[in-house]
Amino acid sequence: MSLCCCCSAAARRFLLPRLFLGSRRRHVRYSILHPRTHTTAAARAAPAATYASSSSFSTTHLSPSQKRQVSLYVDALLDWNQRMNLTAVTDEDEVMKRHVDDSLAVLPPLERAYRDHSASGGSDVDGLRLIDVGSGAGLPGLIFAVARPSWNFTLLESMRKRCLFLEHAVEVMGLSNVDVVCDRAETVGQSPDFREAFDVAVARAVAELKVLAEYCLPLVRVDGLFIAAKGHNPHEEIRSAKSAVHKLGAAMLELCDVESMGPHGQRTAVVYIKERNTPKKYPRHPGTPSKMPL
Ligand SMILES: C[S@@+](CC[C@H](N)C(=O)[O-])C[C@H]1O[C@@H](n2cnc3c(N)ncnc32)[C@H](O)[C@@H]1O
Repeated sequence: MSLCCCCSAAARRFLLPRLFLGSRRRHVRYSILHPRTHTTAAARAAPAATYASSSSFSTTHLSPSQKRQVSLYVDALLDWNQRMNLTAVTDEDEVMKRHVDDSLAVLPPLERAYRDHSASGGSDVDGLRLIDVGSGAGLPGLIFAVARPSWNFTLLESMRKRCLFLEHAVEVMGLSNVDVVCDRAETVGQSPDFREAFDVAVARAVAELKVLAEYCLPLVRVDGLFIAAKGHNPHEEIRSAKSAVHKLGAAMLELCDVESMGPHGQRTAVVYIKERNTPKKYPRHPGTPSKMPL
């Protein structure tokens, strides 16, 4: 992935020296792809050095009551998974590693990007409205909801059976900051109640980026973020999604390595910022984004 000339200069001056600092930071690498997208006052004021300031996040950072909520989630997931297909992972430790910690690892880049580019005043993340598109068994949204009780979460899932599980999990975990919406992204994206109503849309393991962009970006407010959890090498997907993302009113902000290893290696988070309202014709009818990607 190449950097433009101003990014290269900034990276040389600010970013690269910091990659060799203390051990907590050593594993976090960022590529600055699109400095032009620094549209908010906070973003314009943010020095390039902020890109090296995230840290790791996993279940070990949760409070005892949050750990208890996660444990209730894992119990419910493994129980319901015997009757319906929620996950291929059936071992408790593997669920913790491959689902729970893998979800939590996306929080530091999300919060840092949000503070730097989307939050009013540059730091306020309380009350953040996040939608998890194609939530499945609640990943990552339900796990985020445990870790960030002051945020408001919408879990969007089109399969009725999975929505029943989500509603059950929300109840047994005692979460009061989560709504479950059983519908398709293409439908809610055209509804006034949901359109451009969220600060952040996230998606994990749902579709390729150009399809996901049409699901997620209509739901995000201007200056909000769309963050896709991806595998170790999303570069081709990113290239192929560029024109779709532009048509939908957004631009790529950055590609972050997250502190979790997927089955094929390093995980990444691809971060987009919404620059303009999405044209009314998007999202198209249910099924069209995946059959005829932009
Ligand atoms: C492979 S699962 C991944 C679930 C979860 N995000 C995870 O990381 O484990 C993809 C989920 O997205 C849902 N989905 C796919 N297309 C959708 C759409 N257009 N609107 C809402 N949900 C969708 C599917 O029903 C499925 O539950």
